[in-house]
Amino acid sequence: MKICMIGVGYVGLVTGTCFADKGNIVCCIDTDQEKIKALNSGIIPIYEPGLKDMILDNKQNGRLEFSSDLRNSIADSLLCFITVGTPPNKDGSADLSYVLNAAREIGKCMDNYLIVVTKSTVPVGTTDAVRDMINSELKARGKEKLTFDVASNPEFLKEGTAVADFMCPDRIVIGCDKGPIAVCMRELYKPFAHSENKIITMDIKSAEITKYAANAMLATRISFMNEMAQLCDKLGGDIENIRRGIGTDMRIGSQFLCAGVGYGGSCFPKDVNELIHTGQKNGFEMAIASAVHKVNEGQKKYFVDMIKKKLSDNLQGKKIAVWGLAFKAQTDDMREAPSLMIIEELLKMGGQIAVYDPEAMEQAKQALKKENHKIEYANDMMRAVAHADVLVLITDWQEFREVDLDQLKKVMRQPVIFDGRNQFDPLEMVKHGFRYYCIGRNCYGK
Ligand SMILES: NC(=O)c1ccc[n+]([C@@H]2O[C@H](COP(=O)([O-])OP(=O)(O)OC[C@H]3O[C@@H](n4cnc5c(N)ncnc54)[C@H](O)[C@@H]3O)[C@@H](O)[C@H]2O)c1
Ligand SMILES: O=c1ccn([C@@H]2O[C@H](COP(=O)(O)OP(=O)(O)O[C@H]3O[C@H](CO)[C@@H](O)[C@H](O)[C@H]3O)[C@@H](O)[C@H]2O)c(=O)[nH]1
Repeated sequence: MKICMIGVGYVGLVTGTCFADKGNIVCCIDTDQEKIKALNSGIIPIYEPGLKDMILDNKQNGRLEFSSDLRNSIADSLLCFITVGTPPNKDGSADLSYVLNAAREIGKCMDNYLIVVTKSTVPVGTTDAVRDMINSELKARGKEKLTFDVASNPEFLKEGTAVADFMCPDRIVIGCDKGPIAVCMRELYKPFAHSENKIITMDIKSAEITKYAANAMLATRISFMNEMAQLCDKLGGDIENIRRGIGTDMRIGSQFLCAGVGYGGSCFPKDVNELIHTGQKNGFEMAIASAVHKVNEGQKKYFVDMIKKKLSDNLQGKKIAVWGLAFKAQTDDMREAPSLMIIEELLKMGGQIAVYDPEAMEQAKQALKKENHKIEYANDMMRAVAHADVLVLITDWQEFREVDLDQLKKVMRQPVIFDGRNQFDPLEMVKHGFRYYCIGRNCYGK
């Protein structure tokens, strides 16, 4: 099939490339000319394992191209996916201006039948608004007879494993209101589905809500475990034991039960907040989503307070090493990364901060722009921690887990670690002579 993707971010780039890899002809459009120029010269704007080779390969085979020319791209496309951002407004609602602008652009330049698919995460009713926007643009051009259809196809990929998630998804959700559209979408997704019942078709509104329900459910599990972790620290349990103890119950399942510094990223925080906002707008309290958000904000503060308490609130003259800046491992994405708030608080306490992340250094420099004169960006993890009085681990990169503990102790001025991701065994750390603090397993003594 011939496909146009509007918006070449994490989702558009991965989706477009994977569609191309299965034999479709894909044109990816973005308003960011620099991005398109970079992609056309083989420079990939994001770090996502496995993506670069796939892009280069499909580009070379003529199945994938990057352009800013929407008119040309949709002229002979059957499907047009909207994959632009839906960032949060100040009141927590999703900013739909990019989605609606994309719809406006489609209406302005389409001249043939098209199936327009919203893949961006959008509040219920947005796909209908996309339809209305295209209709009104067609009307303005006197082309109201031109036919098109809309569908909703929310995306569930995770950053860091985006290609694998897309190539082998748990399920594919398709919201549409016409049989032939469902048939066409099923055909497109057949090579990814591996079994027929992985494709779930439903009405458009349900598909839109399914996306928010999935993210809110996953965020709920994390906040629940973070709350349990705080209880463990108070009463003397070990959250890792609790995790194993409940995760083996098939009804609960073992994933997304890791306590830590709270969830971040471009999705969970914004989507939980959008749900809360949708409730408010409709006179309905989303009590669970509100609690999930509140616990998550509290969790970042809990970690900072732990550091403050253990170090008597004073970091003057101390060197603090920070390992991990991205919101999770295997990505360079700094959007809503817990490290941002934690670093700001550490700076307020007067510490000299040296940071290191395997992939997110450049993005972090942008995100921490105002504080950069106070931050040392180290070239590797051992340089960050050299002569440090404290190490704060925020992102769970594998290379941090694999550090030689004896060497780590040798290079630090004082062997004090605050582990926001429970990456080490507390008993092992004590054996190696560290003062080791973590989340929900501070029962082992220091
Ligand atoms: N990032 C993820 O892991 C993920 C996963 C699932 C769903 N989502 C959802 O997918 C959507 C996109 O997320 P993302 O992280 O890929 O966004 P992103 O910010 O990385 O990329 C969006 C891109 O769209 C471009 N754009 C904006 N308006 C445009 C227009 N009118 N025409 C052409 N290009 C335009 C921007 O320049 C940008 O390159 C969001 O709704 C998000 O919630 C994201
Ligand atoms: O047990 C866990 C699992 C995750 N996290 C944190 O939760 C956040 C989100 O992680 P993850 O879900 O792995 O990354 P995302 O790339 O944000 O993916 C989520 O958001 C996407 C955008 O909507 C969805 O498509 C995915 O299905 C959904 O998992 C990160 O800060 C993680 O560190 C935890 O604290 N504990």
